[in-house]
Amino acid sequence: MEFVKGHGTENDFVVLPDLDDALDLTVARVQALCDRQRGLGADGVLRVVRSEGKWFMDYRNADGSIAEMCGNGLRVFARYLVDAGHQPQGEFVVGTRAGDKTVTTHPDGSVTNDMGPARVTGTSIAAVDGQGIGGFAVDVGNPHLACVTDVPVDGFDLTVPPGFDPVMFPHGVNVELINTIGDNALRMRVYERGVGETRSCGTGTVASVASWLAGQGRTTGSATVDVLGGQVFVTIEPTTSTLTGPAVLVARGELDKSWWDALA
Ligand SMILES: N[C@@H](CCC[C@H](N)C(=O)O)C(=O)O
Repeated sequence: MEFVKGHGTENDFVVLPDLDDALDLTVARVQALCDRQRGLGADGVLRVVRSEGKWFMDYRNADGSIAEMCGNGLRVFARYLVDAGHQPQGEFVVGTRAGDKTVTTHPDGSVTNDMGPARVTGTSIAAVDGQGIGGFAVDVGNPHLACVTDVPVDGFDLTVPPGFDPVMFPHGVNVELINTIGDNALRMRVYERGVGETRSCGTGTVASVASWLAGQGRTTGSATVDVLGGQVFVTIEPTTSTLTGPAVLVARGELDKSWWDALA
């Protein structure tokens, strides 16, 4: 069984081409693939399915849970389709659990995703390192609590999961901590639902810019977002948002059949 390994700003994924939708991708298999000691190591799995002539990104978190959307994963997914010769360079549509997304691959390897609306749905508090930090709840297809703070984000301990309001986020939440570092320039760290701290989260960067704008009473604007693994560019409009950043394929190979079968 073929696999490809890739990353978007160091948020890394195992890509599993499964065009005929035949793989039994169990929780145990996802956990083993993503394990950095006993597997390939990744923050998540992107299963590539073609159903009725349409592409579908089946995204799984490293703990085996299913999430609605993954912004960095979508860029890697698009780059894989072009690299494999399944799509010409340029604009095409990928289905996700959060709806159809238009992606545009660029010759320099970067990809722009139309992410759809980033909906600010309320305010809440994240408990991080013994501190309560206020932020906005933002729905980017998946749930985020994006907290702009004056406390330098590099100082937080994110080895421990942040606390959050389970009534407001009954299905869990991705928590972003954000500093303003310049004109239209943010720095973000993230604790991802189903993964832990990652070096980037695409939907998280969109939520961060939406939250930063909401704090200024704005619904439109653009910003660069520096993450541990690089930089992306986000634009927020009232009815949609875009995310542009790198997508890198680093390896391809074959999974060992006996290893895979033993995990069923
Ligand atoms: N890394 C992703 C987000 C993946 C899903 C998230 N952990 C969740 O459970 O919602 C991204 O780049 O957006």
